[in-house]
Amino acid sequence: MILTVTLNAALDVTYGVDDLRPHTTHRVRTVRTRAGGKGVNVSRVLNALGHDTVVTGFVGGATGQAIRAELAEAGLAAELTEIQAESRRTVAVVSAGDATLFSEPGPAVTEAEWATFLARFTALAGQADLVVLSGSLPPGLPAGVYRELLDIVAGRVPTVLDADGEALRQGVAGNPTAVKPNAAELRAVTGVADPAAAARKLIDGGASAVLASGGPAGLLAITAAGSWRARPPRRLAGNPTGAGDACVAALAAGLAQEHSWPQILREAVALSAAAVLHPLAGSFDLAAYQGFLPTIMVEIG
Ligand SMILES: O=P(O)(O)OC[C@H]1O[C@](O)(CO)[C@@H](O)[C@H]1O
Repeated sequence: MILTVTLNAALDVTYGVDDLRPHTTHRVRTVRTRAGGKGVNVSRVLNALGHDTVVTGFVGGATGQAIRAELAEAGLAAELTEIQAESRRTVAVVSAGDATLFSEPGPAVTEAEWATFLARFTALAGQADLVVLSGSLPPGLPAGVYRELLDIVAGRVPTVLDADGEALRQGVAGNPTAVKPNAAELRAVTGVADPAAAARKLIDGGASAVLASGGPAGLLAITAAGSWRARPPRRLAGNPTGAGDACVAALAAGLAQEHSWPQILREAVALSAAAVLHPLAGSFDLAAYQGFLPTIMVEIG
């Protein structure tokens, strides 16, 4: 079972508009609502690929109920901790083949709620074959919480961390098997502009491998066994929200199945590209994924 942690779960609203122009009124053409947050999206993709997966994290209020209901409707197993404050929403506005994301900060989590979650996480992590920690932290939780969760897993099973800023910096010291920052996050957390040099800093800090995503520039894997690079099949128009989560899903699935790094990179690039072609974060175009897979070239780099 692959356990995904979404500490700041959301109800993701996706608006389709003709043309996004700041400071003007927009008539929304399509509205889609589903449970989100990065770990939820990772589980949704894993589930679609046929992997056994469980979502954990916090939900609260009416928005939390809507998140629970949609997860159940989607057939995703969830072990969620109820909190007093209201879960957040995000709004992705999709127009002209790209997306603009508005992400609410999320609900405050109290110390008592964190303690309840920790007990649940410890039990779930004991049954998991791999643990994914993904997304922003809700207000009230210190930046060291991913490190705390990684210390509970203590290297018993592979772990994947997708975070940014201080949560990533501190999380790396918990020795995750892999981290997946994008190029901007990597630069911000290390202060180093070159992605390969910045990734090596995270390895020196405790991560075993770094997958650095650069959007159209492709994906770079820096590991103890070597470094590889793969590019997307072509420039793709669609909804890139959630493409990073599809990449994390491929990384988690590949590690769980002990695939080689070049194979993981190929799957991650194909799955992220196929996710851009699907209108909703957390889903991907299966036919496009199968079509892209044999075309992705992996270079040593
Ligand atoms: O936790 P955050 O970093 O704020 O990201 C959450 C958001 O990102 C997405 O997961 C896309 O990656 C959305 O579904 C949305 O919920």
